[in-house]
Order: sequence, then structure tokens, then C-alpha cells
Amino acid sequence: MDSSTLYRPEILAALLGVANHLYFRSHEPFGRTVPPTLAFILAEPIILCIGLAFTRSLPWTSYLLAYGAFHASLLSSIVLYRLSPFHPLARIPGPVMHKVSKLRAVWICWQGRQHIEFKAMHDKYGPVVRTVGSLGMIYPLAPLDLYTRLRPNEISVIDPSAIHAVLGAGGLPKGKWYLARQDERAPSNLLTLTGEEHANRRQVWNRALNSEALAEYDEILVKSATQLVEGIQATSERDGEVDLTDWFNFFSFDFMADFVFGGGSDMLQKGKDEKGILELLEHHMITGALVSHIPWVFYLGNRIPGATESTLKMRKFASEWVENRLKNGAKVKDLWYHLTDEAGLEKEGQPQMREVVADALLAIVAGADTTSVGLTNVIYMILSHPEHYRRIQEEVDSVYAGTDATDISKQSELKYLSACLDETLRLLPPGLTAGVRQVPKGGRMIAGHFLPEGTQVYIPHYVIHRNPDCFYPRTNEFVPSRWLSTSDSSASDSDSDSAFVKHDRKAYLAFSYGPGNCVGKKLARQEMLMVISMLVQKFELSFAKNFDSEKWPETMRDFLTTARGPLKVAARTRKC
Ligand code: HEM
Repeated sequence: MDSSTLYRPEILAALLGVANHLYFRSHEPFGRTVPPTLAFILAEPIILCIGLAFTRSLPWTSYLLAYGAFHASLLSSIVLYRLSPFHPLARIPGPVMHKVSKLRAVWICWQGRQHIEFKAMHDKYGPVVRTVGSLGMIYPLAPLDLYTRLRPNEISVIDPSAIHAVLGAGGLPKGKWYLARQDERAPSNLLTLTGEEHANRRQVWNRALNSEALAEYDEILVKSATQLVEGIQATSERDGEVDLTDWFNFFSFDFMADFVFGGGSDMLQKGKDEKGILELLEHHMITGALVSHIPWVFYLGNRIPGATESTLKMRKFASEWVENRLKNGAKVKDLWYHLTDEAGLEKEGQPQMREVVADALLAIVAGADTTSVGLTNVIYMILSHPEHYRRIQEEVDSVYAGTDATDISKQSELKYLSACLDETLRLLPPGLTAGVRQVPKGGRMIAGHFLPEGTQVYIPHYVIHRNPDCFYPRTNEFVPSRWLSTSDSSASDSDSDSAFVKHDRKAYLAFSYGPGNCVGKKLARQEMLMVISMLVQKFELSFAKNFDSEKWPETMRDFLTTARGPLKVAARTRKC
């Protein structure tokens, strides 16, 4: 090649493309730096040509050629590298499309089908799968997420040996996936904090949700559960059927508002969501799921009028709740009481109000939707398996003979119902895929593979729960008795856990595992056990006429928690 060929704009632009790839491999922009970096990258070949135009005259076709050459070389360089044996995760199998680009992952996420996609990938490639190309996806014009550093990649693991190494104490910290969901204008909440800061804040939450504190909430839980039963009865008598998805949403939201702010929501009383809060929450959930794949959109979105409308509305509701709470106080020691340290137990002084508001909102988002999904899933499962419904009803009738099923101290006797709850959350966990952890400096060995710093690691709940290495036999079937030990009176010899060759309780991740596990697990279980007990005690439930129960699981969409279609049932009041 003579020197005049080398200095041709398209050749220089092609070399510049490769140089960009090499540079951004180790300098991935994140968050607010992405949009300007992207604009710069898109303009680079033009800037190059303008620079060259100072030294010689360039026809307009040179600009076009240079532009094409720059992007073609950048694209090819990245694709070849991602598929090459030099990539640090080259030994981990996975679909070519995922190795190359984030685009399919975003599309699947948009459709809410992540759990199905992950299951299919693990069925095909085994317990460790290289899932997606990279985190940033800062190049929206091409069918590939270019210009991102290639070192960090995402993998998904369903090998039970990885659970402690990823989620346990000293495991992998939460990483960019969580930061991407963090509004830069708001302080971190418990979910997005890491390390010591997380451990300190978690102590306050633990105090708010320990057994002594939970006893305070009995009264408000009974109030909401009773309103729910009354609402279901009235609607079913009026319409012949009732949508439990709606009613469980009303219940869990009203209860969380009581639990967090001492009140502020009356959906159960009104029988509807007048202010459209549930729609806002769903919107928040969907955008959160997408943004965690393409974090820079969040920063861009924050600057586009209208794009942040739902976040602003949510903030407005939150400030109304906070104002009311400050003005009226609360009848019980609610979460606000604990988070603001009204008891003065914190040695380091009063917590910041902004942090309290961030945590209070987290409680609503983390606690309302999840519990509501758990409830719909349990009802769906037991109505689909009437023999289990019957056994639960017998158990509840016996434990609560002659009284309402509201006494929480008796819930420990609900062994069969508990088993049905665990089995439901195994097959249909409310967080179907859940969050991603990130390999820290120095890299880590996980499930027999060395993962370099920055690798994002999923342990997808829906898939690991269906791994025969964790639960076997009848892995994909609804078999509540796998959760019963032979000593439980409700277990028969054939279906107690001794008959189950594999039953790895550590792999049951519906409430996660380790220091970042669900702080509200006990409360959520109490809520669900009470509601289901009250419903089977009061009603004969069945799927509504014309309701296609077989298709209902297909309405589930995985957006961190689960969006799902209406669950229509008929609730006939039992004659006692
Ligand atoms: C069926 C109901 C529930 C399920 C299935 C569930 C599930 C989970 C899961 C899987 C996590 C870990 C998330 C992650 O690592 O990304 C989590 C965390 C959390 N959950 Fe729940 N949850 C439920 C109910 C609740 C309730 C009622 C509360 C109310 C206080 C709550 C509050 C939280 C909080 C604050 C965290 C963050 C914990 C931390 O980072 O230390 N959850 N939950």
C-alpha cells in the first residue's frame, strides 16, 4: 500500500473505527456521560474529514465513504472480537445473537419474556450461559450495541454451587444494573446501597420487620384482609365473578400504605384505583426493567419533558403521603416510625429525610406488587389443582375452627398451606428473573469459570427453581408435599420430602439469599397466609366461566416483578 492510499479518508476512518473499539473496551461510558460520548462518536468521521479538508480538497463522496468505513470497521471489529476465542468469556456457551448484541435482550425484556428466554437458553446450553453482549448499548442507530467496553459481559448461572458465591456473605456486590435504576436526583435506597452502607441501613429495616415490630401490624393487616374479603364477596355477588388481580393489587397497596405511612390509600374501600397509582407503578416497573439494560436512556429521559411524567407523579403522591404522615402521625409504630428513628435508637443522629422518603417508596414498590403477584399465583395454582385446594380448606377449617382465620399466632399450624405457598413461589416466583450481581476487582471463580472484573451475573429464579439438580423428581410439577418433612402430620409417606431425591432449599430464591435477601419476607408470608386462609374459609372459589385458565400463565410478563392479566374467579359464599 503506498502512502497516498493510506491517507485516503476512508482508510483513516476505518483505522479510527478500530481505535475507537480498542479505546471503549477499557473506557466504557456510563450514565450521564453516554449521550455526549455517543454524539461525539457519531460525529468522529465527519470531524476527521473536516480536519483533512484543511490539507487538501475533499469531494462530498469522501465524507460518505469515510462515514461508512468508520462504522463498518467499528462494527466488524466488535462483532469479531465478541465471537473470537480472545474474548474473556469465550469458553462459556450461549446464543450467537446474545454474544454479539444487547438488542435481542432489550426486545425480550420489552416483551416481558426474559424468564422464558433464559429457560430456553439454559435448556440448550447448560447451567452456565453467556447471555448478552454488554451493558451499555450506547449505539442506537445500528443493530448492534457498539462502542461499549467488551470486558464486562453478562452470564446466567443455575448451578446451585454458585448461589453462595454470588448472593451469600462475601459474594458479588450489586452493580451497574442497580445503579441504572437509581434516579440521580434521589438518594440511594436500601436496594441500591452496597457494602457497609447497606449493612447499616439494613439494621434499621431489620428492626422495623422483626417479630416484635410485626406484632404491631396485625391490626392493620386484619383490617385490610377483612376489607378485601368483603370487597370480593360484594363484587362476586353483583357481577358473578371477580378479578383477583385487581383486588389483590388494591389489598397489597392499601396495606403497604398503612404499613409504611400509617394510611393514605383507600382502593379497597372504593373498589377501584381512582388515582391511577397502580398504573403508575406498572409503568415504573417496565421502564425500570428496560433502563437496567440501557442505562443511558434514563439520563436522556430525565431531560425530555414528558418522559419523566410518571416518576414526577409518583413523587407527588409520595410527598402527599409524607405530609399527611407528618401532620397526622400514626396509630401504630409503622415503617416511617422506624426509618425516621422516632424511638431515637440510632447513635449516629437522625436519618436524613430524603433517605427516609427513598426507603419508604422502596417499601411500597418492593412490598405491594410482589405480595399481590404471590397471592394471584397461589390462587391460580390451587384452583388449577383442586385436590390441594381441598386439603388447604380442611386444614384452615381445622386450625381456625369456629373463629375467623385472622389469628397470626396459629399460622405455624398451616403446614399444608405453607407448602402450597412455597411450591407456588418455586414454580412462579413474583421476581421471575431478578437482579444482577457484578464481579468485583480481581475477578472471581463462579461455577468453575473464571469471570473477569465487571462481569454481570444473573441467577434467574424461575429457571434455577426448575433445575432438576435442585428440585427432583417432578421438577416442573406442582407438588407441595416436597416441602413437608415426614414428621409433618399433613405429609403422607409417599409425598414427604424423603421421596424427593433433590430438594435444595438454598436454591429456593423467591425471597433471594444472603445479606441482600428480602427483608419483608416474614411480613409477606403473614399477609399471604392470612389472605388465602380467609378466602378458602369464607368462599368456594373456582375459575370464572369463560376464563381461559390454561392461557393465564402466558399473560405473565417479567419486569423485575411480574405483570399479569386478570385472574377471574367466582367466589361462592360457603354455608357454615
Ligand atoms: C411475596 C412477596 C415478596 C417477594 C417474593 C419478595 C422478593 C424479594 C427479592 C427476591 C428481593 C431481592 C431483590 C434483589 O436482590 O434484587 C427482595 C428484596 C427486598 N424486599 Fe422483598 N419480596 C416480597 C415482599 C416484600 C415486602 C412485603 C416488603 C416490605 C417491606 C419487601 C421489602 C424488600 C426490600 C426493602 C428489599 C431490599 C432488601 C435489601 O436490599 O437489603 N419485600 N424481595
